[in-house]
Amino acid sequence: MLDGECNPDRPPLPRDAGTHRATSVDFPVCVVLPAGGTGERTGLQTPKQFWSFLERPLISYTIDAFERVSWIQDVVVVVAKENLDQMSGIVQRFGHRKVRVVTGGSTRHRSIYNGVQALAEDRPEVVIIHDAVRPFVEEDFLSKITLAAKEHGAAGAIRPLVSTVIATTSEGFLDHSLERAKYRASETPQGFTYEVISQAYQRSSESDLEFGTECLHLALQHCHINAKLIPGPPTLWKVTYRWDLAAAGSIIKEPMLQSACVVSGDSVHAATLITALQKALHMKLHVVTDLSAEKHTFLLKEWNYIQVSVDVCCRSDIEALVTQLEVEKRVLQYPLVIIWLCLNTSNGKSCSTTEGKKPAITDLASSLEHKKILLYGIQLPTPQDSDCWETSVLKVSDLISVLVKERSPALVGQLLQA
Ligand SMILES: Nc1ccn([C@@H]2O[C@H](COP(=O)(O)OP(=O)(O)OP(=O)(O)O)[C@@H](O)[C@H]2O)c(=O)n1
Ligand SMILES: O=C(CO)[C@H](O)[C@H](O)COP(=O)(O)O
Repeated sequence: MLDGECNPDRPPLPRDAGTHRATSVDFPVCVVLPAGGTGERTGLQTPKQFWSFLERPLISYTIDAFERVSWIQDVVVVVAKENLDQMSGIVQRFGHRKVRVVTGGSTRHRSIYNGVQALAEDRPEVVIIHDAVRPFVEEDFLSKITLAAKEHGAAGAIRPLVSTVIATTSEGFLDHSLERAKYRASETPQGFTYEVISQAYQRSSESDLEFGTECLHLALQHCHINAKLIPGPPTLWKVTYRWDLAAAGSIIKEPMLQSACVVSGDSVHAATLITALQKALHMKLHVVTDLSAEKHTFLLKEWNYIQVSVDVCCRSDIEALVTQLEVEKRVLQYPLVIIWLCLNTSNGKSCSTTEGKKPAITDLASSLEHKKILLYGIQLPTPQDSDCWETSVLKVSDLISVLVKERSPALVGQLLQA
């Protein structure tokens, strides 16, 4: 009998607090992501786990949250049979490298059980079970759940109740209300030693698998394991209704609006403009002369890029930036924004030299759209050539904020005037 394995004739010995308590995750950990549901409560045809934000399905964001954690080995994604091909396509398109896809069941428990069984041949020490529709999970909390599961056999995330729980009579009247302070909402991630969760499911009845919703209860009922409960952050909430999708989309987009990488070149005019924009914009600007230097590669994780050009026709500037983004495999995954700031001196040749009837940016933008790069242009005079420089800077700042936030396809390839 393996350590921690359940023996219904003899409940596991109380865990000796003196045993070695791991302080870091130095043992094998795998994840089971139940994603086999239909999302009926959203009222949408598309199951919510496949609902896209910036052309990327919700489940891909969740998987990404686990793939970023170095001590997690495998992520078993459990999807309905009819979604197997779609899920395999998502794994390939977004380069998910830790993922295995298995077929789900008619209920959440049956899906999770299938995922747990998929790990039987190469058993991890701990299995994390996490709803695929909870994309905002952080490594620190995963570590707490995992370490607690290893120490106690089971662990689960909890949140305070936001409504009082009441019991009703069969006629639909209030029978009694529960003392809210004594209860918590059970969330995920949850963690279990492999032995506990596999035994709990092996001992579950058909009724458990058909009607239950709580893995922690199965561990208690079938393995006499009282899960350690750990308060989690509000972002652990489960996307359930349509308005949850709107909230998730807003949280996903939020980091994209906060910063930009500015490629300035070595122009004095550009430096003057950038200094003014750093005061006007409510965004963090990472300014570099060019992105070729090794130390700047972290900036290629940015969602927004501002290329500043002065006078000369600078298509090559944009093409050089796109090449670097392609090397980093940033393109083809989600829309990145490049804003081409064209500063024109009175005696200079305009950056927006038209090629035929359309500004140069229009053709370039069309060639980038299939790469999921949204190219926008803003043209403005240099400080010396403008008696309304401050007004121009404020206009540029407003345009940048809107273009970054809205990522509107309608303005792609347009050369806006500031
Ligand atoms: N047969 C099922 C049912 C649900 N789930 C997954 O369990 C998680 C939590 O379940 P829930 O929020 O209830 O999802 P759905 O069942 O899809 O939602 P609904 O009840 O609104 O249909 C989701 O990631 C869902 O995909 C699953 O893997 N297999
Ligand atoms: O909170 C949970 C912890 O186990 C589950 O996510 C929840 O019970 C799933 O229920 P439903 O499928 O009805 O949304």
